[in-house]
Amino acid sequence: MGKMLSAARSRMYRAAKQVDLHEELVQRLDYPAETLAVSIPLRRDDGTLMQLKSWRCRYDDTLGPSKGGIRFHHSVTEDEVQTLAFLMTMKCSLMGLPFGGGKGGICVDADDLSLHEKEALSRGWVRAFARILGPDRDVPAPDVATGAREMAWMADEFGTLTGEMRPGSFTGKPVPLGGIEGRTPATGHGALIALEAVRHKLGLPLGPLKIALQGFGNAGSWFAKEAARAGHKIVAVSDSSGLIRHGEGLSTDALEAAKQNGGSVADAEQAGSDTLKTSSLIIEQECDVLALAALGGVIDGDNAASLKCSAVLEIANRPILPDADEHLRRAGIEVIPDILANGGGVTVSHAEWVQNRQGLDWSEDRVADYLRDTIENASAKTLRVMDENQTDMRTAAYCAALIRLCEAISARGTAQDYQRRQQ
Ligand SMILES: NC(=O)C1=CN([C@@H]2O[C@H](COP(=O)(O)OP(=O)(O)OC[C@H]3O[C@@H](n4cnc5c(N)ncnc54)[C@H](O)[C@@H]3O)[C@@H](O)[C@H]2O)C=CC1
Ligand SMILES: O=C(O)CCC(=O)C(=O)O
Repeated sequence: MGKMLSAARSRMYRAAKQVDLHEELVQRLDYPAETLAVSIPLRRDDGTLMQLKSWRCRYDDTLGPSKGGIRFHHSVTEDEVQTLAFLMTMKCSLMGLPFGGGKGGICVDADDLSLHEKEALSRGWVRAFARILGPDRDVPAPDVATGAREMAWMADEFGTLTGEMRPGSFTGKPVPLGGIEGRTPATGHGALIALEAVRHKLGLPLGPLKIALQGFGNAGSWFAKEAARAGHKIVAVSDSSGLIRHGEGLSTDALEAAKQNGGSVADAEQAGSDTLKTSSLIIEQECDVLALAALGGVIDGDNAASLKCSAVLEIANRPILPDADEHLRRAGIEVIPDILANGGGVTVSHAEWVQNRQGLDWSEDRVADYLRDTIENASAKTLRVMDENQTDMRTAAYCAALIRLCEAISARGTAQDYQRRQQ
């Protein structure tokens, strides 16, 4: 087993002990149910051929078809895909959705691909993995460097291959192709709902919060817009190329304009702001809330001591590694964990999947209500377990997710239980 998955599982076992779950039930979640690895050929625009490593992991499907995004990034490994699929299993359970956990990825530098190459790769990925996909089996969605455009190509390719147009095979599609209003902003919006729902537990000041944000892609930019609209101040933002700060709050319009011009957030034009070249310094900015919305593994045991915030909001998946947990606990920095903070994306994906199966469109208001209710319920459940067990928020979120999963695992029964019952 890879190191990342092993580290992620340590948090699951910590939680299982806390609520005294039977070890045999939790053991069912030790390894992924299925991981397919495929080498995908890509003919580039200049005529050269590339072979790209890619994976899809269906970690667990006890609660329903496996669900989770696909990322295109040069750092993707099998261990990471399995770890992210494990997190999806916990997240879907905590959110109360009828889904198991899955994840996919291609090890590729997405910035280096032309539009035509991206389309060829998206379609190639579907041809390689079609045998394990489908609305009742495994349902992909967007993740890092993929979005509605990639989902459109993928859903189209899957329909052509299977001879059936089943829009519920992928979520995060464009609205004219069966997508749902509100999926693109859902992760960022859900993160703000989670923050508001638990903020009284974090020792934060009343009123507007000072927020430093890492990552200004899909999840980060929508979070920033929603947070600014709610009156909070985005005092620093970084992306992979730079960092920009303003004590009174950055203009999200200026940040967006800089990104749309193909630049970095650090190119945003706002009087009174200053910039830093080293984007990793974002974690050292003084703020109430440090929101992490880029990649995994940003905070570890070595740099945890440099944080100058009261709380961390994990919009990205696994931005804090387990070896940082104890440092943050001792420093009194509470973490709103990824499986709660970024659950808005998969929640609205669920609404899209239901809409596709019903053949009836959901209104924007209905989607917004469903998102708010789901995140608030998951937050309330987490806070309840936190109080009952006097534990931290991440462990409480894992406990709540595991209780639901283990009830289902137990209800389904295992071969051994069956044999015992026969005797
Ligand atoms: N898109 C979605 O619906 C969901 C995304 N997430 C998670 O949120 C995170 C971000 O995903 P997306 O916004 O979709 O990806 P994206 O590709 O739209 O944006 C990623 C952002 O991270 C920035 N970035 C990359 N390396 C960086 C670095 N070293 N320092 C600062 N910024 C850096 C990029 O410049 C970009 O702004 C990922 O961890 C993803 O798994 C979680 C749930 C759902
Ligand atoms: O929308 C989805 O199905 C999954 C989103 C995702 O990959 C995530 O929550 O990490």
